[in-house]
Amino acid sequence: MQNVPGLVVTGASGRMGQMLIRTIAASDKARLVGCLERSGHPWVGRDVGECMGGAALGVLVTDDPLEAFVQAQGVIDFTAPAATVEFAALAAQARAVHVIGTTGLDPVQIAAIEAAARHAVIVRAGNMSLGVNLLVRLTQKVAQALDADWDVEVVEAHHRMKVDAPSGTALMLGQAAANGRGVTLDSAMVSGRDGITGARERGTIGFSAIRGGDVVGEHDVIFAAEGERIVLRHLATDRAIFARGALRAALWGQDQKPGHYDMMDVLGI
Ligand SMILES: NC(=O)C1=CN([C@@H]2O[C@H](COP(=O)(O)OP(=O)(O)OC[C@H]3O[C@@H](n4cnc5c(N)ncnc54)[C@H](O)[C@@H]3O)[C@@H](O)[C@H]2O)C=CC1
Ligand SMILES: O=C(O)C1=N[C@H](C(=O)O)C[C@H](O)C1
Repeated sequence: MQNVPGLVVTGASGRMGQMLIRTIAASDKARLVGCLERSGHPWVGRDVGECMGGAALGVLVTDDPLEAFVQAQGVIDFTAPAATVEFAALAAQARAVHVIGTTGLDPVQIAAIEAAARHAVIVRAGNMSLGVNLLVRLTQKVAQALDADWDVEVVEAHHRMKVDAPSGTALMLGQAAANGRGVTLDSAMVSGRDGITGARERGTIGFSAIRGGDVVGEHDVIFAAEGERIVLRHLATDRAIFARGALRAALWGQDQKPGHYDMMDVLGI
């Protein structure tokens, strides 16, 4: 196991952090060498396996990112935008592949990540599952084949704890529809309708978000015309799909040149 890449998981106690730790611990293609949490978090200084209610994994949770990253070949990061920007600079300094699943990044934060990617491999995607990335390709093809008589709406549902909207996946799907149409998403996007909105403007791409319960993640891309509708749908029922994709990205990244990549690059689709 010593010759497989060593990986650090940031946000170790989070929904995705714990799923990633289990996925890496069960894999023979990588080993867990570090776990990171916020300063002051009750898990800091304790064995991560025991924190998760299982057997010790021999990895203590730290709140010092650079100390963790320098002993790793990869960092898998599903945390929060400000933390991810900080980790991108530090992972680049440590020459570790940085896999970013964090969503809700603004354009300034994305520019900071792009700057870090001049010195290191970064793989970033709003959704790491194979199914969603295939759906992105399908959405682009369908949008390319249809004209603006077909209204495009992206509808997403997530658990009650999700803090950003539209979801990263919804934005990937909206971007794919805009690419297929040959327009920019910025010019076409309409989100959060409320009140007397007026009739729908031709050519726009609408976004709606539902939040409730424990929904892992559901996305519909609706193409609606006179007398017919096409609905492309992805339903996530297990966060393991995102963790498997992220692990795959961290392994793929080991052989790449510095740059800012996405899951399409990893999957070759
Ligand atoms: N790209 C993808 O495939 C997926 C992306 N996500 C995204 O991943 C992110 C996390 O999602 P969840 O795990 O559900 O959230 P969560 O809230 O359960 O976990 C986030 C974790 O990050 C930790 N954290 C925040 N700031 C930190 C810092 N400075 N240092 C260390 N740890 C820090 C928090 O303490 C928490 O444990 C969200 O942006 C979500 O949208 C979630 C699932 C799939
Ligand atoms: O926060 C989540 O849970 C998820 N976030 C990602 C997103 O914003 O699309 C991916 C997945 O849908 C779960």
